[in-house]
Amino acid sequence: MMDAMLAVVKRFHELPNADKASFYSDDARRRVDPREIPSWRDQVREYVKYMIELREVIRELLSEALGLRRDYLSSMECMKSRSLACLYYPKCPEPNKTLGSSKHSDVTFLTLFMQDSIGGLQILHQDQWVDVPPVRGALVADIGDLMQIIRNDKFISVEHRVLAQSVGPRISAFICY
Ligand SMILES: O=C(O)CCC(=O)C(=O)O
Ligand SMILES: [Fe+2]
Repeated sequence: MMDAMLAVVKRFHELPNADKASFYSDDARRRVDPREIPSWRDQVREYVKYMIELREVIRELLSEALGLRRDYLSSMECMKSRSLACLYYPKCPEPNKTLGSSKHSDVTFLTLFMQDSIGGLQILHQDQWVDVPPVRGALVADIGDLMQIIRNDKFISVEHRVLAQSVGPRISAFICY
């Protein structure tokens, strides 16, 4: 399922510009509904279905980790809304002069990432950049700023970045709650 999802993301980004033009916008708030892209529908529906199941499990685990009732985070409607990002990083001729994505933390409760086999995702841990190596079939769960704020720093939102690379393209997709 994850390989199929990454494959549709790659295929979409590699369509001729004319085929993608109707999805472009200067408005950063513009969202594309996956139903607008017929070739995506099945894979995206399947992927989102699993990500929602996983959200339920993670929400319970995080509630328990906080010493609270299992349904605590769901009852406060934490992680209710979601958005999906499907990214394509072209290969870079001079990777040491730039970054794929600069240092940031996510303004979310939780982000569930998947990346292809190219790698490049890093997290900042004790002032050191640490690789998050791609593991086929594995997702990365990242606590975001909102979760850190509502739990008074019991969970910490992790700063991360993506290196630019001379191999590529690199494909990643993530769902944010
Ligand atoms: O592409 C990735 O693996 C991560 C991208 C990212 O962290 C972001 O866009 O917030
Ligand atoms: Fe991020």
